[in-house]
Amino acid sequence: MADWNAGALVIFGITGDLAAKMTLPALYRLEQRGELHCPVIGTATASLSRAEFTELARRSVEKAVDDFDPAVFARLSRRLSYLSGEATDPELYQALASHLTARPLYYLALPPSLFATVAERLAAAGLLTDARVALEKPFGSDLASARELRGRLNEILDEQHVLLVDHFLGKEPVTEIEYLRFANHVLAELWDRDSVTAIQITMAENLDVAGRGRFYDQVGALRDVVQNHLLQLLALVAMDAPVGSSVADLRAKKLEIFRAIPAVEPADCVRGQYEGYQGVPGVAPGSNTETYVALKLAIDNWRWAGVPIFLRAGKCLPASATEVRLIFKHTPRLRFLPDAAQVEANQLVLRISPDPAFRLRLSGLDSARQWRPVRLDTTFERDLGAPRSPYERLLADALAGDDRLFAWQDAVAESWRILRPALAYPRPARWYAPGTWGPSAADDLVDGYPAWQPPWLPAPR
Ligand SMILES: NC(=O)C1=CN([C@@H]2O[C@H](COP(=O)(O)OP(=O)(O)OC[C@H]3O[C@@H](n4cnc5c(N)ncnc54)[C@H](OP(=O)(O)O)[C@@H]3O)[C@@H](O)[C@H]2O)C=CC1
Ligand SMILES: O=C1O[C@H](COP(=O)(O)O)[C@@H](O)[C@H](O)[C@H]1O
Repeated sequence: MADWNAGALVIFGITGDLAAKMTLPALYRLEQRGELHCPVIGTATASLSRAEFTELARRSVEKAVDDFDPAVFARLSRRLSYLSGEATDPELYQALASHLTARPLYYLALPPSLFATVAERLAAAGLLTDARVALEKPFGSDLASARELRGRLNEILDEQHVLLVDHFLGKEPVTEIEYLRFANHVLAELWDRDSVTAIQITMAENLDVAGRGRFYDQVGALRDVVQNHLLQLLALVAMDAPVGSSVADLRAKKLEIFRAIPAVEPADCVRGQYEGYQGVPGVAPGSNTETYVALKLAIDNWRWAGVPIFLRAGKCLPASATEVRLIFKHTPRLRFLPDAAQVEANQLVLRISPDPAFRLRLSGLDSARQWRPVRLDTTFERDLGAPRSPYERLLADALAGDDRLFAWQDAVAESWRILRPALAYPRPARWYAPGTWGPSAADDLVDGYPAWQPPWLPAPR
């Protein structure tokens, strides 16, 4: 998608939670850096004057950034305008047409049930010429619904002009994976079944779902974060090197990984629900929705055959941390090594959040001739500079017509295929107490392999 720069940004759903917490603060940052160059038109159903909308935007930004600069916001506010209207109403699009210049980017921060209708209304109003449409997740709720949505969008839009937003793909340490892996011989040479015994990916959150009960109860952890964030992350961790620098080259390698992952059997998917979840407003009585999930996956290709991949994600866990952990094989236990059975396997940890960081865990012999862990740690910020927020990065890329960091339809379809049996035939969710690492059945899943490792957390400041 080279040679395309948005002439206007239209945000559907500008009064919503995502816009307040992520989109407007990201626009503020782009304005601050001098990287925002087009008008921004927000829409939602609420009837707001321009002044009321500007005030709403100012409050959102002030809340989200800790160095609010009124001069930067004044510049941003001169770009902002607001149109109220029901997204299904053709009149909204007629009003929009009179505000638009060339090459619009439409950003749909709307309930997903509206995605196809909004795109169809834009098409009917003749507003999709040389346009791009960015959609927030979720893209479908299973394989069939994702196919249906894809079919409707393909009727009116070139698939290359649809950007599927997965904010994990905009996280700096996630974008860094392909460079770290393939620009460093030491890592490149260790990254396969000859060296790795298991991979663990953990996305732990200590928050509950209060305030989002109605949304979350229809979704659950598999759809909320595994189908998108964690499988996208896994593809970057496991793929072979792209053969060129184009988006197509990258996607080809990621797609090979998705295609090599067999659908996950319900027996390899442990579901949990934290005690107290059913009391959250909006949660259905007797709900079987999982607030925790642990999965065992395989990648049937030459690089990874025989290496189990464990993913887990959950709410109300003891800490918030997302990490990728490679656990390596033991070296031969030669006789010159004292007490060699006590030497722990090496581990490599890439912490995605909080405070992106990298750890190599080795073993060394201390002065009392006891084996001790030796941890080689660094943070991304220390060595690579302060990261941008994912939404800042993704919005800037979308405005510049760069689709490298977006998900795409074939990958989405594959990820729904991988999860299909686990979603279609869910085992009962098992209770776990808030503040614990999920149901004990998750430990059975790793039986015979290295146990789940507690995530590496930043040292308290
Ligand atoms: N919130 C988050 O952290 C995240 C959200 N997402 C996704 O982003 C999208 C938006 O989520 P979120 O902001 O939380 O949702 P909210 O419910 O907070 O906001 C929805 C927005 O859409 C507008 N809207 C709803 N229905 C209509 C309609 N019929 N016509 C016109 N406007 C409408 C609302 O405006 P009004 O109230 O005026 O009708 C509001 O501005 C969803 O797809 C969600 O899955 C993805 C990742 C994280
Ligand atoms: O998409 C989502 O992600 C958040 C976690 O994102 P993070 O960037 O804070 O790690 C999760 O809490 C939410 O349930 C989910 O919808």
